[in-house]
Amino acid sequence: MRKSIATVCLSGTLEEKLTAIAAAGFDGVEIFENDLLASPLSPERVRDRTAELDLTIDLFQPFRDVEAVPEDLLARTLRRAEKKFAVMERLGADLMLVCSSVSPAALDDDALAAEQLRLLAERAAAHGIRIAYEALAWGRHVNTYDHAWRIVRQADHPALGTCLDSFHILSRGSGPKGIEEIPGEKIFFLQLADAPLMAMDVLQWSRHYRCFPGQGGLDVAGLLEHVLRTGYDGPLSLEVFNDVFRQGDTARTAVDALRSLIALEEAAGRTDLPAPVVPTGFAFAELASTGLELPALLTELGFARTGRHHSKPVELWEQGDARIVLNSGLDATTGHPEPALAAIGLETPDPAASAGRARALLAPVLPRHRAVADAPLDAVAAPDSTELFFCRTEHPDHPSWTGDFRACVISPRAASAAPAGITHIDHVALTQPRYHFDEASLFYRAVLGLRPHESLELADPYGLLRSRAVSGADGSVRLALNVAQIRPGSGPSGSLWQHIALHSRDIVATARRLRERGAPLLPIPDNYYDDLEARHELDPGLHRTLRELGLLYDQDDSGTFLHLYTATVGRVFFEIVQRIDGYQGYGAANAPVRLAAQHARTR
Ligand SMILES: O=C(O)c1ccc(O)c(O)c1
Ligand SMILES: [Mg+2]
Repeated sequence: MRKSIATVCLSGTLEEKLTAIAAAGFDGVEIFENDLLASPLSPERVRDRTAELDLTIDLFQPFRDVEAVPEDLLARTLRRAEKKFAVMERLGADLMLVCSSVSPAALDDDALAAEQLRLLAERAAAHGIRIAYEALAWGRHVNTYDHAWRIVRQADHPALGTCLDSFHILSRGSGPKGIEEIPGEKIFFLQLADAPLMAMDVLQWSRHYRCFPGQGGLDVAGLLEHVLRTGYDGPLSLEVFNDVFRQGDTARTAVDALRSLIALEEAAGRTDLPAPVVPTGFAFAELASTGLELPALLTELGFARTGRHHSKPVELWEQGDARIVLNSGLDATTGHPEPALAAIGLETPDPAASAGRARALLAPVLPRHRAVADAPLDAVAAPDSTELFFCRTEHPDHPSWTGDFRACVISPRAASAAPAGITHIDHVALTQPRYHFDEASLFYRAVLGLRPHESLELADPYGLLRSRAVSGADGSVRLALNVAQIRPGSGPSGSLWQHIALHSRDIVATARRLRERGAPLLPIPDNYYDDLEARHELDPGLHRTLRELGLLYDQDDSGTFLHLYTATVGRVFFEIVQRIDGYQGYGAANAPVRLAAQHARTR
């Protein structure tokens, strides 16, 4: 289906918006009138520019406060309309959106509304223009789509149809099934927006918090299915008012927007994209590191250096199925100035299919030569620029990245190198760029087929952190996405931290071993343990052990979670976790204590 976007969705001038919309690959635009009013470009120039960019102008909007006005105001409304029809002719736009009136002067009179809209349509038709009438969720008398449709039907003019807007329909909890009663040819336009579920005034919610479909909590795909059953074959058009997108990177937001429509079309069964290939585990985590700190920490954590790349300054460290790649050749090329997470290897049953899916969803594909290994590895850049490699580790049908490492002779440096019970990488926590949190959760859901979990707010001493996990259905791949709301430069580097969580089969034994080795672990304040005792009726022996070893505790409906943290090295720290009886979370309840302890150590 054709895909369009309203200029109001993006940051920048009209010219910048049109350029970004075309570059992302949209077919058309809704010109939001304010963008035109503020532009030095004449309507003719905008028409020519959109044509040059191979975009169509699918809608001009909004025209407000039209219907059901007292007779004495009608002439003024029509005069105003004629002026806008003239602008539309210069733009080459032939569809005008009229949104339901919010004016105190409007009368609660459907027959009058229909009569006046009919008159407006009559005038529009004389210019070759059609009118799409939309119910705003906060319209004075008309605020539901079915009411707007009744008026359109009553007006009965070929140049008058309705515009459906998923936000107005779903935000009010109107059942979208009734859409199927509208003939498809009378739905002149379809605007799509999602929004996070919030209890607030609907106008404020609409004007500040709309987001692209798949980024919020509304069932936009379900609504689209009802619309498509009517035979509607106009464009799918995004109309999102969002405070963050208004200040974001224009080109990038446009790509994010188009990705949301591609995924939405798929969810409504209207395309056959290559299916998502859900990753089945972590092949490795790659850290950029030149100093000795990370090798020392990995040794204390019980990792052994098992391989050296045959031609690059890259080492493989392993413990159980947890693999960490240390790359000391990255600084110059990628600008990682200190120990930082550079890449994640995701285990997938079909790396080429994973890459194909990623390409179809507009993920930035990376050149293959960047790979740690020489075995060809497909990779894409995640929204925070972490590189995601698609791997098939040591499988007979596929070249393995591990084949490029030569086995190291493991030094007999005695006890300190003995394993500490780590079995695999449990999850990786990535810090998202400030204005790209919604983009990130959609990216992981659409590109990798991971399931987003609830969005949480965590208190950091210096501000709030928003956090949302995404995971595969069986929990074998979990990513925690965090974004700091902290004012730049306030807290220490907390807004940049990333971490790798390692699973232990017996975290109490692991913690004891790490303490014996003098590993730099994060100290947890005593107050935390006093509170823990109040909140949970823990076995006194377990409670003592937690306090003694600095372990944190959480529980959910299915099980319990024990975890601890190392000190931070550069941007990176490690967490050791043990999930008991199917615990599904990430210890979010303990995040404020952890964050405060980390800030205390880095100040
Ligand atoms: O917020 C508004 O006023 C507004 C205007 C035009 C629309 O199409 C809409 O959905 C909302
Ligand atoms: Mg709308």
